[in-house]
Parts: sequence; structure tokens; C-alpha cells
Amino acid sequence: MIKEIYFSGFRNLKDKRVKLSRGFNLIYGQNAQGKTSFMEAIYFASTGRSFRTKKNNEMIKYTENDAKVFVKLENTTNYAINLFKKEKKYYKNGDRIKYVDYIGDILAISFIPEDVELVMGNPSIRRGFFNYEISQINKEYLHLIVDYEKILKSRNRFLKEKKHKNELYEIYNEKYIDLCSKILKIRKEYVDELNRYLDNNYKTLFNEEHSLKLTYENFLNMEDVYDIDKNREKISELLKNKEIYDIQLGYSNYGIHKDEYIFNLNGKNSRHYSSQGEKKSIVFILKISEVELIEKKVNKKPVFLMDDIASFFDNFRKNQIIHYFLEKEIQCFLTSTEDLKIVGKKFDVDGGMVNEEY
Ligand SMILES: Nc1ncnc2c1ncn2[C@@H]1O[C@H](COP(=O)(O)OP(=O)(O)OP(=O)(O)O)[C@@H](O)[C@H]1O
Repeated sequence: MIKEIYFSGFRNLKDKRVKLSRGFNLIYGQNAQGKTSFMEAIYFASTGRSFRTKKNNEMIKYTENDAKVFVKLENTTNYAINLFKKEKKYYKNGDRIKYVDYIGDILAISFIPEDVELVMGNPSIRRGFFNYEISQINKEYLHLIVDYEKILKSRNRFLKEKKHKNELYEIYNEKYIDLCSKILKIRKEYVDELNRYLDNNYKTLFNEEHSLKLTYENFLNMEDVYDIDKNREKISELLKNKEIYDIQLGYSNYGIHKDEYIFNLNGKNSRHYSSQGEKKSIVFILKISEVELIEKKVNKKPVFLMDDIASFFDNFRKNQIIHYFLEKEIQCFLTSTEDLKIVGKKFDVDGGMVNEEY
């Protein structure tokens, strides 16, 4: 639970220290006042990332050279980030730490209108999303992905330069196979775990006659990828059989960077068949299912941040969602241009000023 936040030089927000509620936090105000920026500051301080940009300078106030965010947890541990145009410095209780050691302490799940791209967009969006979400609770996976990206780049360079007979290429290839084998297993187990929650949550919150399932379609086309040694064998075989394609095209055509995750609503791929409302509902269910998965796996309650709730859902769905959070006792942050009547703390954001109301 995040007890308070301090921000300075962040977007259009006026520098301020703010105390947060352990339950609901409604961030209320007219358009373009700074509601999303306030929520973004909380998410950024929690995870070291933004949910709307990858560029540091977009988060730094136009007139400043750097921004700072600082959060204090209920157990008094504090985390801070000093954000510069080309660098981020992470701190825990005043000591400088690395990003990989920063993430995972405070777990946060965000839900913003653009997230519907998770269903509608191309596979790389889903891969990027699940990479990050799995990394939040599994540091080993984070390291595997970082290594994989490096090895993939080198392997591609060798292929492009037709150096596939080179001894070093063989070493990269072995590592490549090993990383793929391990990543496949972790991805599959994560999807299995998520599926324990998805369908039930969709039925309970939105429509009891619908069924929701996430499928993991990996580049090996194999359902059972739980055995790393078996994966290794299958991948070696596949790469050998298809080596000619890799050499001809000059890059790696087979690997976990080609995997796909598919949301199926009533057995149909939602990317092609679901309505806009259903797509939003699927993403929301995905996010709350992750909250439950995290709680079970690491025994921590993530904070939940939801942008623009009023424009997203009709009244029935809005009420269902609010009840859900109340029941689960999750710390959540909702932005809205409507003054929702909910029990918790209200922040009125006006011209970048965050005012606490009781
Ligand atoms: N780096 C920055 N420095 C200063 N102002 C910025 C920066 N980035 C964005 N802004 C401005 O901050 C204002 C608030 O943006 P924000 O997205 O937080 O508004 P909002 O209250 O969530 O609005 P809406 O309800 O329309 O989504 C906007 O006018 C935006 O142009």
C-alpha cells in the first residue's frame, strides 16, 4: 500500500506531497487538468515506467531539466526516481539501486483506454505486455528476456553476414535454443495460471453466459512445453530443418519473438470478432485477473490504476467494477471527469494543482 507520494517537475503538475487512501482514490477534474499525469506519477514511482510513454522527456515538465517522484509505503520503505532526459536514477531508502532491483517491490496494474490495443493490436504489443507482466513477478524471466534480446541481435547479425559456419555462431545458437526453451515454459505456465481467473471473472462481473480463454500459440506449435529438455530438442530440430530460411533471409524466423497470445471470447478470436465494448471488458478482466494471480503467487496486493473510468464503461459495468474493488480491498486510483459517489479519498485536480478533498 502506497501511503504518500511526492512529485516535482512532473508533466503539468505543481510540485506537491500528497497522502493517499488505502482504499479508493478518486482523481477528479475537468479535461486536461492533470488527472492522468497524477496517476502516471504514482505508476511511474511504483514501477519505473510510464503507462503512456517510453520517452523520458515527455514526463519532464516543459520548463524543467529533470523530474522527481518519491513514494512511501505503509511499512515506511521509500522509493524514489530522479528522471533526466537521458537517464533514470532509482533509489530505495535513499540508496541508489539498479532498475532490475527496483521493479517488483511495488506491484502496480494500470488500465487506460489505449489498452484495448492489447486485443486489437499486433502480436508484438501482446508479447511486450506479457513480458513486462511476467517480469514483475519473476526476475528470472526478466533476465532471460534481456539475454534473449541480446543473443537474437547477435544471431541475426551473423546470419545477415552469412557467418553461420563461424564457431561463435554455434555458441550463440546453443544459448538461443536454451533461452527459448526456458521462456516457452514460463510463458505457458503464466497463461495457464491466468486462465484460472479469466473466465470466472468475466462471468461474474460482466456476462455469465460468455466464456473467456487466453491461448498461447508458440512458434513450436506445441501445447506441451513444460519440459525444458524436450523443448531444447524440438527447437534444435526445427532450427536445423529451417536453417536455409534463416540464412537466405538473414535473420531468425523461428523463436519466442514470433509467439502469439490470443483472447478467445466464446471460442472466437476477439481481435477479429469481439465488439468494442467486449474488447474493453476483456482487457479489464485481464488486468484484474493479474491482480489476483499476483496476490496468489507473491502474496502481495498490487495497486490498481484506472484512467477515465466513466467514459469506458456503462453504469452497470461501472458499478460492478467499483463493487469488485471494495470487496477485494485493493488500493486503487480512478480518474474521472464525473464526481463518482464512492467511499474513499477524493482529489480535485485543477490546472496541475492536486487538491485533497475529504
Ligand atoms: N511534459 C509536460 N509538461 C507540461 N505539461 C504537460 C506535459 N505533458 C503534458 N502536459 C499537459 O498537461 C495537461 C494535463 O494532461 P493530462 O493528460 O494529465 O490531463 P487529464 O486531466 O488527464 O485530461 P483528460 O481528462 O482530457 O484526459 C495537458 O494540457 C497536457 O498538454
